[in-house]
Amino acid sequence: MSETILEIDDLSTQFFTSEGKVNAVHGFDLELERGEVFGIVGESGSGKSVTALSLMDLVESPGRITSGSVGYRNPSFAENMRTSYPDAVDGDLVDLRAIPEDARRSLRGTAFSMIFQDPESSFNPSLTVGEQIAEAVEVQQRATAMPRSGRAKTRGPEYSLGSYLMSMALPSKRYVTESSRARAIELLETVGIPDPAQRADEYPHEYSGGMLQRAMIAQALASEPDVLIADEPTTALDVTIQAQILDLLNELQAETGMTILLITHNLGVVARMCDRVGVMYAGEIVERGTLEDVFDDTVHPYTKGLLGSVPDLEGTADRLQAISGNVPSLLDHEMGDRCYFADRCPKAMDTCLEKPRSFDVDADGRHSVTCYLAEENYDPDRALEEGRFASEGAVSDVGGDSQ
Ligand SMILES: Nc1ncnc2c1ncn2[C@@H]1O[C@H](COP(=O)(O)OP(=O)(O)OP(=O)(O)O)[C@@H](O)[C@H]1O
Ligand code: NI
Repeated sequence: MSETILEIDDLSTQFFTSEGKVNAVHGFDLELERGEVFGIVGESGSGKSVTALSLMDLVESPGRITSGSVGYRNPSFAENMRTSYPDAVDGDLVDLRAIPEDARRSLRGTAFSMIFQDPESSFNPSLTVGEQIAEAVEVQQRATAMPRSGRAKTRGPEYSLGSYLMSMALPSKRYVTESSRARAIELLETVGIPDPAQRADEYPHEYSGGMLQRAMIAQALASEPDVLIADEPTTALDVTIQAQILDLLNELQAETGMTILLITHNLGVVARMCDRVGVMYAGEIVERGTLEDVFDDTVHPYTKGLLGSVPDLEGTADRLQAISGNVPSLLDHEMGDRCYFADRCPKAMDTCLEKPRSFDVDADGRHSVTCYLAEENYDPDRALEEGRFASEGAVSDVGGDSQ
């Protein structure tokens, strides 16, 4: 019935800094099913955004994906890749890490779209909103007109030097075609922008935050993505607008059947939007499952900590309660082999000095958790002594040259 659209296996992304290697994302596994909304939740610094950037191949120096595969299921793309890159293709699944960069990037804005917390970052201030959405429409149209090839020619004749110079001279007349403009207006209407024809001709700074967020969703939808990655798409907005935008995303998802990977630190948002959720800590997913599995049948003490004492998950209030202690240093040489949460965990035991693998909680492997408590009960007699990790307590901004 359901099929996986993304199969991410053992993905790691590191930043090579002067202090050392930073393991921002680390042995990350995830299978996304077509049409589901999967939430990733975790504290600040847990690697959520770097995961999203890694999937979009947008990690910048000093960062780099250092291992793993990102399988994308798409029969026509697989067909196109099969001849030139047979090793990258397995049935309908293409390992995006095993094909050349230009082929991989041709999927951006066509098969994959991303929306960010901060819509200003995805709009050019000197072009109207309508032009920019129309341009996204054009990218999609070119991609479908010309099969996604290994050597994607992303620039059609409209983007000759001449038309580029024209666009510089006449920045408000950059619509490539009348039909892409019409589609842009239609998309603005879809995301609930009043007077869309008029608003299309306005510049980003003429939009309110909520309206620009909607416009960014319109821009992402212009590419008719298979997979939409939304990184904190509503965090900057007030609660009422947040709810409207999330409902809008839900409606659009139901209409288009797209798959959404939704990144948030807000458990209310997860409860409202997602089918499944992965809880991220120190660059890894430590617990995953359906909302019921993770929220009602919680195993990992970190998930419990995130859930705090608030049993009611309705509403959009930020429910991440502070968990005492600090997020661990992600510097490779400071990480060690233990469970990375052990120093903050109220149930840490002697076994936790050895890193747990991922355990299945239920028979069908739907609910899994990287914690020994999946297999054994907490035994206070085996608790780690208080202050066990005191010497390594300092996080990188405090820790100087003391070990
Ligand atoms: N440019 C960079 N250079 C070095 N380290 C980086 C860089 N960008 C990210 N990191 C590291 O990656 C870790 C994960 O960052 P990321 O932005 O993915 O966290 P996040 O879960 O999205 O947090 P937030 O909720 O605050 O957005 C950070 O803690 C940091 O150590
Ligand atoms: Ni982030």
